[in-house]
Amino acid sequence: MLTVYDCIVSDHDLRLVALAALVCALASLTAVNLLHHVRRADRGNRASWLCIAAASTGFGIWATHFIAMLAFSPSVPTAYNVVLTVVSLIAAVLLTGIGLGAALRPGLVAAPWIGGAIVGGGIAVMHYTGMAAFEVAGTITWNHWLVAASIGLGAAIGAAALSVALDSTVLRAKLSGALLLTLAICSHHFTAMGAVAITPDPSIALSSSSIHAGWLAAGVALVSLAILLIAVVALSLDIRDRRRASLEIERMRDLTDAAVEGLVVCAGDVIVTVNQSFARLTGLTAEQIAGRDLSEWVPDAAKRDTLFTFLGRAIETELRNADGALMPVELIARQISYNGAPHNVVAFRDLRDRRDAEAQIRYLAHHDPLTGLGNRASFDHRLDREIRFHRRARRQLALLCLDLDGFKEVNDIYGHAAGDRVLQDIAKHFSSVLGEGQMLARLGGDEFAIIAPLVTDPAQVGQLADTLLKSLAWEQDGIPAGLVSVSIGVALYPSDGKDRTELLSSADAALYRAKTEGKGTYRFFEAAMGAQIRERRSIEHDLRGAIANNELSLAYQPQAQVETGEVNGFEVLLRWNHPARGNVPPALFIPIAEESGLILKLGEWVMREACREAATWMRPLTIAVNVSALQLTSDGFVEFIEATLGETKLPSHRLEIEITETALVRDPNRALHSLQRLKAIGVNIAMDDFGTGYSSLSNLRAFPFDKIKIDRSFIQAVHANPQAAAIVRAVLGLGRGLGLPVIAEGVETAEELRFLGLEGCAEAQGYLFGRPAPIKEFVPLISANVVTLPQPHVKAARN
Ligand SMILES: Nc1nc2c(ncn2[C@@H]2O[C@H](COP(=O)(O)O[C@H]3[C@@H](O)[C@H](n4cnc5c(=O)[nH]c(N)nc54)O[C@@H]3COP(=O)(O)O)[C@@H](O)[C@H]2O)c(=O)[nH]1
Repeated sequence: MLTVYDCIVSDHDLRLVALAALVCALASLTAVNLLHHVRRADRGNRASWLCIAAASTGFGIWATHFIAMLAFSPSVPTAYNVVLTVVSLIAAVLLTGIGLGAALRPGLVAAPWIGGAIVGGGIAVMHYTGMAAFEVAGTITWNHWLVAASIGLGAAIGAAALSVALDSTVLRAKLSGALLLTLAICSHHFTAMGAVAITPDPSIALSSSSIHAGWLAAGVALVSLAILLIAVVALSLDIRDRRRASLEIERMRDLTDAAVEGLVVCAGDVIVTVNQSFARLTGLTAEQIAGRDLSEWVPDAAKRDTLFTFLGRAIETELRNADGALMPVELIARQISYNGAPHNVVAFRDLRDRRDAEAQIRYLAHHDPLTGLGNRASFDHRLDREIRFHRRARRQLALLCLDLDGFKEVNDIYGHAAGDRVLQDIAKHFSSVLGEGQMLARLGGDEFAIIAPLVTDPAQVGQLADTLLKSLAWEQDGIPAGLVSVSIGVALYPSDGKDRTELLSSADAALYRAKTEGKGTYRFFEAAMGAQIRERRSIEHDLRGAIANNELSLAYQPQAQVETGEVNGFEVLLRWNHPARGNVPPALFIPIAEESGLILKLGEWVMREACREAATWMRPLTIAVNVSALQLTSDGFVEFIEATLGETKLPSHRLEIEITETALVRDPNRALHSLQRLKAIGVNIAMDDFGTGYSSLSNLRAFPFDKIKIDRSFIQAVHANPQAAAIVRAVLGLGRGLGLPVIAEGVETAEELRFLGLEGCAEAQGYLFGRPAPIKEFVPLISANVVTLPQPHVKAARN
């Protein structure tokens, strides 16, 4: 060390040494900056920038060496061999280029160390080649230990220099790297110079081809100038890169702040930076979080380990916020390069909404959203479980099926919102009377069911049913008490069914019986009820094939003038001749067709056949066709009538549709719309069965009726029941008041006809004029000549 010190202090011009150190520092800083630039450059430009970096570093090392050599004054003549001087420069450029390239080799952790060592080796090769170019009038002897030390120092410090320089893009790292590289060059040079001992020998002459130190100084000055220029370029590049990088960071920050997910950049477990979303999740500011440990927010250590071990894998855990509250989150970690160094970025997704939605979905899967009661799925599940339990325990279980009566009317008259409130109220009322362990569920629409476990005596269930019936005696929102009642069917396990399906079917059969026997009541299942249900299903099944199997036909019943007996038209009535059952009464199959929706298909068939038939008649008689509520409110009904009239060429004024009052309350707005459109195309509309339904005067005024049809039950009672006679008189008076003709149906006797004539009823229909029969039996009535039906008593009675 002393030798090296002596060498610098006594053999060198210290001003030039300082200059060499300055050039060296400048070259080193340029090298480090360019090295970073090479690392950032895209593939295409990388090689060019590496060459520039190699040239500037090589030149810098070379210039440092030769300025330092100029500073060296061994007191004997000196000169430099041109070829070897150039070779030393080439060696410096080449080897530093290789070293810098190696330092940037991707995927190799030790690359900066290896590259730095190569650069250090390059410094040594350059130095000793340069020393070989050094001619002196004397002999040079070397201290081999110092030679080895110089090589070792250059390589070791060079390796450390590149490792530090490439560790980060921050200025400090770059400056430290440049300083170490300066140290590598200088320590190598002066240690190597310390190894030199020159013994003057005047007999040794300098070769004539060698260049004088003055020329060398000029060359070195040029090289230094070049380094200076390259340094300026490198610096401006660095400034540009930094500006770009900071803009990029700003952009990234804006972007991450805009992200919905919380983002955290970690160095190990320490948080370096976070975005606004994460700050919001924790309830702190980004500044308060930076520098703290991730474990403060993700307390589950095992989950943290998994997160960083399996990068890219989503992990569900909990985040602790500033208040200590835990919230469910999903985390994914990835490795990124942040500030030039590898970091982990962790994305935090708030799972609270998802968990709420999942809970909501789970709730909806098992509950009825309107009433909050269990739904069919949870009811089925519970019933299965209870049946299994009662089978093992050999106990009895009751199943109650409940169906509201009059609920459709509530919907029709008061609207669906009122209907919903009624259902909610009813659910509350029913729930309030349930005993422990009993379950109430809404199976859909106005259907409810109750499971009553551990029944010891069926009378208990009867009491429960009674309480349920009474619980509906309430008034709500102007809906009168009694408008809605409930019918209940009860089945017992195991006697009425061994499994859920059987038990439900038995309770349904009992419910059907309760409905048909007056509503607002309850019935226990009896074996015979099952047969009834099966019978209905069988009729429905056979009815589906009735049109295709040609089992349907139409019967026609004349409608005549009361005064004259002249036939005005016919009512058409559907007949079903079942291959096994024979003639099935419409009163039996029409309600089944209405309940099952089959009436749509049947009704179309009746309408087409009736219009086709009527269009063939010689007399322009009317044809009255019954239309159910479902048909009237079905999509495309008016279009269908128009098309049928068009196809059959029946003039619209000859078609009359008969609508019952209940068909209007099903969907009054839609019914009115259809009737107005039918009326507009000339179809006549009769109100059927008047007196049996709501008999509402407002309906008569609100809907565009052309005729009122008094129900046959009143006509047949006019002589036995003064009230019936009064009703018939009232309806006839109503018709007169509203300017609507009235037709009386079910006229069977001359007395009834006489009564109607006396009361001023214009038209009648009934067995007296003719029973419903195939049209061929009425051929004279539909032929050209006017035929009157028997009505002798009317005028006689008048007179
Ligand atoms: N939607 C449709 N409904 C239809 C159709 N065809 C029939 N029906 C309805 O079925 C109910 C029963 O009909 P039906 O058994 O045919 O009874 C009708 C007549 O036979 C019966 N009637 C006629 N005159 C008399 C009589 O003097 N005495 C007596 N006891 N019964 C008589 O009345 C029924 C006609 O009723 P109405 O329709 O109210 O005029 C019945 O409700 C039919 O409407 C169809 O195609 N579509």
